[in-house]
Amino acid sequence: MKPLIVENVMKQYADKTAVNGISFEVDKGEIYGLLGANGAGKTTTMRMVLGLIYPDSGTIRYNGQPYSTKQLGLLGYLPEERGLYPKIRVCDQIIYLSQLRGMSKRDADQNLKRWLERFEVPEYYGKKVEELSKGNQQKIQFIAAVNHKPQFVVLDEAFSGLDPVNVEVLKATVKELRDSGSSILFSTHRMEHVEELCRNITILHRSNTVLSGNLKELKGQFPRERVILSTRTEVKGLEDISGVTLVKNHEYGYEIGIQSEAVGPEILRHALEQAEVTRFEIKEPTLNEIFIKTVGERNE
Ligand SMILES: Nc1ncnc2c1ncn2[C@@H]1O[C@H](COP(=O)(O)OP(=O)(O)OP(=O)(O)O)[C@@H](O)[C@H]1O
Repeated sequence: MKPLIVENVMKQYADKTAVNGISFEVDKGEIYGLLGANGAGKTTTMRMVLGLIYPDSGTIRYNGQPYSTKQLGLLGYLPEERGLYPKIRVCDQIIYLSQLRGMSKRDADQNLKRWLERFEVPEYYGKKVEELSKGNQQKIQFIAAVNHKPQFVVLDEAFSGLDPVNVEVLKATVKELRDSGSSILFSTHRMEHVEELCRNITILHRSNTVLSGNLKELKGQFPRERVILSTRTEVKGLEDISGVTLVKNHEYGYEIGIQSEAVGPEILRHALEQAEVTRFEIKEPTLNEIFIKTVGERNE
């Protein structure tokens, strides 16, 4: 049995259904992607998983048990709207928050020092949050979510507002959490992060699940409609090949839209007649393309 099981949960606000019967399961040592356009129901789902609000119907089980305050120490949350106290010192608030989740003061202090070392900012220990830059406040917010060693971690837009170097630093720590056995529910609008981190995903649209499952398998269900072609010299007339929908020139060569996979070999033949081919690939769709296709079609 998977440690986190969400089964057919529903949540209504007045006459608005925010989440309409969604289900998914997160394994130990897994980062699960929860995706959807604005207002799709992600935050509501995450708040239910955290026990901050209760589902109107459906169940959520943590190691087979329903939510109770006993689960509090098992849960960690990085909210989208960050919420640290600006005037309070980093050490005071992180230790306090960890204690609220059942950790001893000594352990909380030790863990905090370890995390600050991990992020190479031990000097932040005694600083007020308002003295730190926005990106560095976010590292502290991340520590607040994980310092008490939760088994279930909910990360809402964990990397927003970070520079590329810090995105990599935080991404590496999320992978470490996963490898240490945590079950992580991960929400973002950045599809490339999902591609890198998540094995399974659910895409929500207007409160409902529209796509769910193993990311690799889902990709296999969508047609491959893009060719990457690199050649030593220019290739003319690609756009005239029947079934070619688009030709874009890039630094590395050509990106070619195709109606179906069967057009691929014709493009290769055409290119070989004119030039030496150094790369030819019929690409599987990106998650970004799948997302736009799935959600876009529903909008229509
Ligand atoms: N407290 C509330 N009262 C009334 N309606 C709410 C409340 N919270 C959320 N909703 C509505 O429920 C729906 C789902 O909202 P939710 O915040 O879960 O979406 P989301 O997927 O997290 O969106 P975003 O990507 O913009 O953060 C929206 O239509 C929203 O307006």
